[in-house]
Amino acid sequence: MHDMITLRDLQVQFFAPKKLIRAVNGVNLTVGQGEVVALIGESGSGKSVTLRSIMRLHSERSTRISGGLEVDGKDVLKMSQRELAALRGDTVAMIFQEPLLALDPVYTVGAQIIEAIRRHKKVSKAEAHRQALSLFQKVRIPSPERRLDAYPHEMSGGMRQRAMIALALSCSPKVLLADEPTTALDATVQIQILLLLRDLQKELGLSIVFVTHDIGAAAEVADRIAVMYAGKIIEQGPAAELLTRPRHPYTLSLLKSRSHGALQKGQRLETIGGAPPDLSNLPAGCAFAERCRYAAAECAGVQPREETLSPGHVVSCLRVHQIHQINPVAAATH
Ligand SMILES: Nc1ncnc2c1ncn2[C@@H]1O[C@H](COP(=O)(O)OP(=O)(O)OP(=O)(O)O)[C@@H](O)[C@H]1O
Repeated sequence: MHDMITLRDLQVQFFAPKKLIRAVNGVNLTVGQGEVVALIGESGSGKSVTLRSIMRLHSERSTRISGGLEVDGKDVLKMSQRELAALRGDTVAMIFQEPLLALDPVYTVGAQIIEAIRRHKKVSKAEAHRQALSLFQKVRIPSPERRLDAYPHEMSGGMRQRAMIALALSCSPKVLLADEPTTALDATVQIQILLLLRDLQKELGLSIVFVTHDIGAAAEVADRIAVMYAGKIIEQGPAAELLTRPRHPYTLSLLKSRSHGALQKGQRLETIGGAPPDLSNLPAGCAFAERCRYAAAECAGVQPREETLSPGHVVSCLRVHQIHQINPVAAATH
């Protein structure tokens, strides 16, 4: 299995009037072939900005990106506009929370998928239609032939999300990026879409990175979970390990509302007292220190480094070993 995505000390900064917004501050993440990784964390922690960086979707004029960013072994930061178009068209596809933003209201969904297929592959209209039908079957849209002729507004939220996934798959991508793909849907539809993503990953060998606020969603489909805070991944690890043996105080707080072992589907992150730091004026030390009940004097002045605790389980916390002693795992889930 080789890595499909490699982010090394990724930094993304936005130029705003009289300030620099440090939205992503040294993210290290690899996503293997066929792997599903969930990015979780509070609003504003840099999840979407990280995801969009992978396709270099930020405006070149108002954004500075640095560090290492490779997709399928190619350096995305060095790509020409032409290479970027190929990356976005052939290798990586993205789906959003709101399919209506991706689907054109004046064309039927079938026409849009057929057009996308023909843009990527030199096939006849009849062949593109056949492939569009097959994609609709793949994303389990009932009566697919009839639904190809529907306009986006004629579909339910769940069906529209499936149609957008079909559109994303029309270029046979290797990587699927999903920005809160189920947040706007009701609970039962959310689970169906997540299971669909999991099945598509298995069937097509896709690598998937998805952003969510929902720990239940992460637990449902992710192989690995990365927790973001103030533009950094403060803890990442295999999903089962991170959910049962979280080690960073922020992850502990996020999981605190979880009941004994069993994770509630659709459960949202608990609110943590205080507010995240101002991204244009980040503290010298740990960005979570102000809100952390375990913080010591050193935390305010020293940036924690990433430490690998077990294979794939990486944490950035100066006090991780002390916390482990005073707060055994069980305390995290009660
Ligand atoms: N184009 C931009 N210009 C300036 N600031 C931006 C821009 N895009 C994002 N930001 C800021 O970067 C920070 C991180 O935003 P991001 O959307 O990644 O957060 P998030 O973790 O995905 O949150 P949410 O869960 O609410 O989507 C926020 O403070 C946001 O306001």
